[in-house]
Order: sequence, then C-alpha cells, then structure tokens
Amino acid sequence: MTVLDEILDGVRADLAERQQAVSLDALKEMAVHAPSPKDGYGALRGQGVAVIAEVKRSSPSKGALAAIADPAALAADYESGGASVISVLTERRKFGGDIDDLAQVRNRVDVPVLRKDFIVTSYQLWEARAYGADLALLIVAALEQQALISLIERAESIGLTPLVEVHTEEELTRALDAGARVIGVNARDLATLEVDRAAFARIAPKIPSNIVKIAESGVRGPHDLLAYASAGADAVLVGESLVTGKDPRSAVADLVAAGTHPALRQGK
Ligand SMILES: O=P(O)(O)OC[C@@H](O)[C@@H](O)c1c[nH]c2ccccc12
Repeated sequence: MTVLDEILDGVRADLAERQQAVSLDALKEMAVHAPSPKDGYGALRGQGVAVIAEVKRSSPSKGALAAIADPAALAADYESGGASVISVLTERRKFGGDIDDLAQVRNRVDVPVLRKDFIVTSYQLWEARAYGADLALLIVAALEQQALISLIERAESIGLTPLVEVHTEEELTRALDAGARVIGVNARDLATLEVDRAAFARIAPKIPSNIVKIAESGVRGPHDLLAYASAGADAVLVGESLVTGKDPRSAVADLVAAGTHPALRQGK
C-alpha cells in the first residue's frame, strides 16, 4: 500500500463521519449563504510568477512542521506579503488540517482561497463551497478518469476553479483530456513522498499555453522560484519553507519580489 492509498483510506473514513453529521442538502444550503467565489484563474494569470502560500501544520514526510494556532492570522501575513492565493490544507490525519480552518481564512483575507485536500466525491466540493473556498485541488493520481471528469465539471458548475494536480506525463494527458484549465505539477510523488524538482521542467513544455501552470512543492526560497519561472511557471505553491521560517510575511514578500522582478526570465 502506498502513502497515497493510506491517506485516501483515512480521508474516506473521516468523510463518512462528516456525511453522517451534515447532510448534502445542509451543505448546499450553507453554500447558498457563503460568499460568491472569486476568480481563481485570473488571480494566477497576471504578470510574473504568482505565489500561492499554504497553511500547513504537518506533512507525512516530515511530521509536525508548525503549531499554527491561528490559521487566519498566518493567512493575513501571507496576504500582506503579497500572496495571490492562500492554500489551506484541510486533511486532518496526516496534515493536521481542519475544514474550519478554511472558513476562518476566508473570513480574514480578500485573495482567493484554495481547499487543499484529497477530494474523491462531490460532497467535498460542496464542503469547499460552503466553507468559502474559491479553488479546489483535484489530484489525478487519486482518481479514476471518469471521477476526475465529473469532479472537474461539478467544481466548475458550483463556481469553484479546479486545480488539477499531476506528477507524470501520463497524468498530464489525463488532466488535459478531462478538461483541466489550471494544472499543478507536484514535485513530490505522493506514492513515495520523494521530491524531484526537475519534474516541472520535464512536464511543463507539454502543457498548452492557455493553461495556467503551477509548480508545487520544494520551494525553499527565491532561487527555486526563479528556476521554476525559467521553466515556464505562472505560479508556485509553497508550504513548508513558509511555516517553518521566522517571518512568513517577509518570506512571501521575498518570493513575490523575485517573481515580479523586471529582469525575470520567464519561459512561458
Ligand atoms: O511544503 P512544500 O514542499 O512547499 O509543498 C507545498 C505543497 O505543494 C504540498 O503541500 C502539496 C502539493 N500537493 C499536495 C497534495 C496533497 C497534500 C499536500 C500537497
């Protein structure tokens, strides 16, 4: 059993409990009263390299990273540093997240918010909407093709921007066939947890230019952002180096400065 399989088993067990507690109709009713979704696609598509800053307490590879008692305060720091989107990890068992973190962050920041989780059913998309997300992650490696297609359609139909994550060229083909318009290349293989920063440079040239390209994982600082930029990234998604550093606001600001510098050579 891979790490991803193990995570998915836990996600399904937690999901069954939430589905017992909150009906789909109740979630849909919450979604009616949630703020209308912001334009996730537009937020990632400006000049330079956008920064998606992640609220991340733990990871399966490193264990506990940071305590983060107040996710909204951290998100506000990220926003004031210039982050274009805030990613909120809501998976509980391996990443220490909580669906309530999403609502707290949504209520504090103005930029779009991404629900980062292992989404396998449309119930979780409704949760994302009900708790105020604007974008939702869909991981190709976690989904059969038919499920991927229908979750992309469902996300869009309820106003969410799907961010479709791939790690290999085969997965990219599936993402494109399924109609993804925002694609993230995760440097980390979720089956083994190994990080290969070269994955983005290998896969990005095969992504059509009208699609937003996001380099995910392994960004330690401006140097890694610049490498991803020259390989064609429109945005980078950064977690660990922001939550483990001393000053998340200035760490984001340093990345944003690198990503918007006039001398930036961007391969897009
Ligand atoms: O902490 P890092 O190496 O900066 O990575 C952030 C983000 O890319 C990573 O958390 C991530 C990317 N895809 C995921 C899917 C599920 C859980 C987590 C992730």
